[in-house]
Amino acid sequence: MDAEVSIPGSKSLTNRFLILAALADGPSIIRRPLASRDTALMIDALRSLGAVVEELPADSGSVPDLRVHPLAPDSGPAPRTIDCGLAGTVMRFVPPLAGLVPGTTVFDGDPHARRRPMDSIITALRELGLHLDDAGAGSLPFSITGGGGIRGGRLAIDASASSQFVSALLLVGARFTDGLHLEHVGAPVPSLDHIRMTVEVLRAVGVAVDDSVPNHWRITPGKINPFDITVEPDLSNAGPFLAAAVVTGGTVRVRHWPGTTTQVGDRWRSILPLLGASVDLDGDVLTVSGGPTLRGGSFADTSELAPTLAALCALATTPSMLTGIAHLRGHETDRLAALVAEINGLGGDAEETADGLLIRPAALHGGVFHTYDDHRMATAGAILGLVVEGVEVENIGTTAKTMPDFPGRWAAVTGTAHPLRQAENASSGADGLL
Ligand SMILES: O=C(O)C1=C[C@@H](OP(=O)(O)O)[C@@H](O)[C@H](O)C1
Ligand SMILES: C=C(OP(=O)(O)O)C(=O)O
Repeated sequence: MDAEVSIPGSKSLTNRFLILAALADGPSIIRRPLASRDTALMIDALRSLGAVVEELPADSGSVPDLRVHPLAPDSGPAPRTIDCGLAGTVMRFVPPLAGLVPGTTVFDGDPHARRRPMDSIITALRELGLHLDDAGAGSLPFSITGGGGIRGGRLAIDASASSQFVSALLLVGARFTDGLHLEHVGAPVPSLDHIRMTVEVLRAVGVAVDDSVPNHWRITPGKINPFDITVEPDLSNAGPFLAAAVVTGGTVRVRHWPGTTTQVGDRWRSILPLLGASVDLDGDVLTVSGGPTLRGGSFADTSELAPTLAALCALATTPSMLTGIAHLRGHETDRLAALVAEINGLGGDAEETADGLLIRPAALHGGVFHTYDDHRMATAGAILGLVVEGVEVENIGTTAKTMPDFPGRWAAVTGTAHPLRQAENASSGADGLL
């Protein structure tokens, strides 16, 4: 394998920019946005709250840039219903916005979305004075009735289940009359890189954020400047392609790798050499080549990189320990249980620990890799299938949550036949299996 891959825009950046554009003081432009299920759900949500999102003309085959006109004071008609799908960024970031808009907004999502942690944001919105009806469940579905303004001020929450509770409140805090002084109280907040990303994008649009005291964030009330910004490629989604080089001993290049970034996916540059791969960033081109052996290692706080990393560790010749990821039990699926079940289902040796995974070397064999509607489980299965004969990934289409046409990109990079075309040719009814 010697391939170059173009990685679509970052989900986390695209959805933050969409929220901020909806709150800004004038129209904003978002260039090279991600166009995937999670960003489409975000756009639909903002449209139903009264923002106007226009696609600008684009060359055929390119993703259109977006012009966003902020929420109008008269907002979209209420009551309105917002589908969160399985998108954490939609179910956590949009409810505080709905609280700023007059009328009632109902939130719901995919069946598993009803099991993702929401209690901290529900409690916080009530403490901010909003009427929120969740039938006592502390999760989706719920309705919020906004009165057109939120006073804000001091607020304490427990964000140990998801960093997105903090990001959600910080993103709108400048629009609260008294701003926001948010404090986290509880076990450590996970995915701190994502909070750093929130703070950085807020500063980029003129919002004053004081994060000098750990677990405290102060947002000065004020305007959010309109902006014109280009979205970085999604470095977490670059992971499976880089992993393809690592497991096959080949080479993969990714263009437009940012020199500085808050994306957790930039950590591939330090993680992959520990596994025995070589990594080189030359200008904005990242090149990863697999080494002669794939070693395991100990990795802390890898957040959304963990499923990809677990697939690599399942192929390693020495044991691996992944720590600081207990909160993955509340992601698209219980990722710790799912990874253990699926790696072991192929003959692997993985076990759950209190806050992560222990993966020992084992010879893997073929079988169906179940994906539980989780895009990162699907890409983990695809990595294993590159070197283990007879692995079938169930519902590869679930990758559309954050990546358009993963099967086509994977086929192009790995030099394998396009899986869906293969299925068509064989008329085997294997639709959706990779
Ligand atoms: O704010 C964000 O964009 C995200 C934060 C993280 O959530 P958690 O803190 O729940 O892990 C991450 O896992 C998710 O993929 C995206
Ligand atoms: C945890 C993830 O997503 P979400 O934004 O839905 O929380 C993820 O993409 O790995």
